[in-house]
Amino acid sequence: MLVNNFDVKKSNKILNNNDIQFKDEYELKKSPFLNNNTQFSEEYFPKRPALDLTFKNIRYAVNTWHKLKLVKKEILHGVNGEFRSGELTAIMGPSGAGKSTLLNILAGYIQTGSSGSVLVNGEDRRISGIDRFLKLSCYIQQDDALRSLLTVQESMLVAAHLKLGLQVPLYKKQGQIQELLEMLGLSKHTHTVTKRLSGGQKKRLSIALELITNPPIIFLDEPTTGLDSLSCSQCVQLLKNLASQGRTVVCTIHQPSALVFEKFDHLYAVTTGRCIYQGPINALVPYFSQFDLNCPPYHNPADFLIEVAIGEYEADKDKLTSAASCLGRNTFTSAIIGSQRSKYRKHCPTLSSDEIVEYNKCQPKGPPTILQAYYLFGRNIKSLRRNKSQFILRIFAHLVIAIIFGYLYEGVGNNAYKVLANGVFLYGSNLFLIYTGQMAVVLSFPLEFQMLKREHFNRWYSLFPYLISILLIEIPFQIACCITYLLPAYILTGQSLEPFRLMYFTSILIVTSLTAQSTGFLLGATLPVNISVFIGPVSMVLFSVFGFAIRLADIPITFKWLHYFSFVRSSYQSLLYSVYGLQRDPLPCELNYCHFRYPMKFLTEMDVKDFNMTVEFFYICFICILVYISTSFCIWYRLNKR
Ligand SMILES: Nc1ncnc2c1ncn2[C@@H]1O[C@H](COP(=O)(O)OP(=O)(O)OP(=O)(O)O)[C@@H](O)[C@H]1O
Repeated sequence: MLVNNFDVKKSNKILNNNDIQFKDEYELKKSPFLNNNTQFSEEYFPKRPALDLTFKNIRYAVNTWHKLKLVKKEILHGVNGEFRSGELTAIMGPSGAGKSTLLNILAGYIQTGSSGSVLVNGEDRRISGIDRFLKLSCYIQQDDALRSLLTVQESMLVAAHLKLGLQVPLYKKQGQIQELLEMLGLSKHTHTVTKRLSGGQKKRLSIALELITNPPIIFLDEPTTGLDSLSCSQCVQLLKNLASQGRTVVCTIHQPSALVFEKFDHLYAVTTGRCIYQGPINALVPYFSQFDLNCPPYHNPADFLIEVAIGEYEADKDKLTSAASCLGRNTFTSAIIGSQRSKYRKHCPTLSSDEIVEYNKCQPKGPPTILQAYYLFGRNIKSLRRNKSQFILRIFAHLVIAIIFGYLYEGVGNNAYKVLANGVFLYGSNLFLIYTGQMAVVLSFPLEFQMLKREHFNRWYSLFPYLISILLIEIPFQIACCITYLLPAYILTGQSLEPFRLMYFTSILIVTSLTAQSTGFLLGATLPVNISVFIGPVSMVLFSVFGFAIRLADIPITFKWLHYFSFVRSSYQSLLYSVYGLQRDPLPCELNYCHFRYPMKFLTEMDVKDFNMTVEFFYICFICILVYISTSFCIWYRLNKR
C-alpha cells in the first residue's frame, strides 16, 4: 500500500542514492508478487483450462539391496488426495517422508514402480496417454539447471522459439516474454547473464521459462530451498499469484516460516509415505486438536506439523493416517476454502476430456526438427562465444604440447637411426589426442545432461535435434584442436611432406580423436563423473597396449579379440603405415649401419606389413558411429526411463 502511493521521482531519488536496503524493499513492494490481480493478457497468452488432479491409492516401491538380498522397499503406501485448480498446494513432511517421490509420480516423472491412478478432471490420465498430460503441465526441479552463459532475454527467446514454433509470430513471443519478466520481477535483469542472477532470480527464471506455454498445472520441487527469507516469501507469493489465476500449483516445501506457510491454500502432509493431513492451511491446527495434538501458542503451525510427523507429540500415526484418508473434500475443510476457490476458478473454464483434446490441438506446435536444431545450435554458439577462454585454452594447450613434442622428437621422422623414437612419438600423439578428445566431454556432459533432462521432460525439443546441435559444435572444435596439434608436431618432427601421407596421417588422427570423443560422451551419459574420469583413461591405456607394446603372436588367445577390437591399435598401426608404408624410400642413415634403414623392416616388426589402410580407416569410423549410436540410445533411455 505504502509503495503504491510512491511517486516515480521519489523512487528514482532513492535508487540513485544507492540505498540498497530501501531499494530492495521498494522493489519487493512494487513487484507484482504482491499484486494478486496480475493477469496474463489474452493477446499473448491463450486461455488455459482449469484442471483438477485427483490421485488414488498411489503406491511406490523400489528394489534395494539389503544384506546381499534384493528386497522391495515401499516408499509410498497408498496415498489419496486431490489438488485443485486455483489453489497453491504444499506437500510437506519430514525429510525422507516421500514428498519428492509423490511429486515425481504426480508430475509423470516417475512411472516405473508406482501403482494407483492419477485423474485429470475425473479422467484417468493413462486413458488419454501420459504425453497429453505432460503437454498440460510443467515440472520445475530443485536444482536450477539453467544455461549459465545466456542472458535472461536470450534464454526466454530460445525457449519461446522452441516451445511456440513458427505459428506464433515473433512480436507475440517478445510481448509474452516482456509480460512474463515483468510479472516475475525480472524485467530489470533482461540483459543479465544467468550465472550472475541471485538464487531467487534463478528460480523465477526457471518458472518464467516454463510459463511460456501457460501450462494449467505446475509442479515444483522445493522451490524455496537455498533462498533467504525475502526471496522465499517472494517466490511463494509468486506461486500463489499463478495459482490464483486458475492454475493448479503443487510444490514440496521444507519447514516454511509462519508467514510463508499462510500463503498456501492447501496442505498435503506426509510422513513415512502416508498422508496425515490434507486440507486448508488454516484448518490444520483445529483439526489436530481433535486428536489432542495442541499447537502451543505463538508456535509456527508448519513447525508443529513437522513435530507431530516426527513423533514429538506421541501422536497415534495410524489413527492420523486413517483419519486423513477420509479427509476428502467433503468434510468440514471444504467449507473453509470453497468461497475463495470459486473466486479463482472464474478465470478459466473447466473442460471435459474431449474439450481438453481440442484445447491441446489448438496449442502452438513446436518448430520442425531442423529448426529445433538451428535454435539449439544458435544457443550453443552464443554460450561458446561467451566462454572464449575455454576454447582458446584448449587450442593453446594443443599448440604448446605440439611444440614441446616437436622439440623433444625433432627430426625423428626422416632418420633411420631414430625410427623407434618416431614410433614412440606417434604412440604419444595418438594417446594425447585420445585423452583430450575424451576427457573434455566426460567432464562437461554430466552437467549438460541435467539441463537436457529438464528441457526434454518439459517438452522443449526432441533428442535428435539436440544431439545434432551438440555435435555441430563439438566435432569441429575437436577437429580444430587436432589440427592445431598435428600440423606443427608433424613438421617439427621432420615427417615426410608427401601430400598423400600428410592427408592420411591427418585423417587417421582426426577420426581417432572423434572416436575418443564419442567414448567420452558415452561414459558421460552413462556413468557418474567420478567413475567415468577413471574408467575412460584406464580403458584407453589398455586398448593402446595392443599393436605397440605387444605383438599379436605373443598375445594369449583369450585376449586376442582385444587386439582386433581396439580402435587405438588400429589407429596407431595406421599412423605407422602412413609414415613408413606406402612404398617409402629408404631412410637417410647418418651412421655406418641403421637397423631400420628400410621402413618395411620396421613395419614387419610392428605387425604392420600386410596392412589394409582402407579397412582400418573404416573400422575406426565404424566404431565412432557405433559409439555415437549407443550413446544416443543410452541418453534416450535415461531421458525416457520413468
Ligand atoms: N530409488 C530409490 N531407491 C531407494 N530408496 C529411495 C529411492 N527413491 C527414494 N528413496 C527413499 O524414499 C524415501 C523418500 O524419499 P524422498 O526423496 O521422496 O523424500 P523427501 O520427503 O522428498 O525428502 P527430502 O525432504 O529430504 O528431500 C527416502 O527414504 C529415500 O531414501
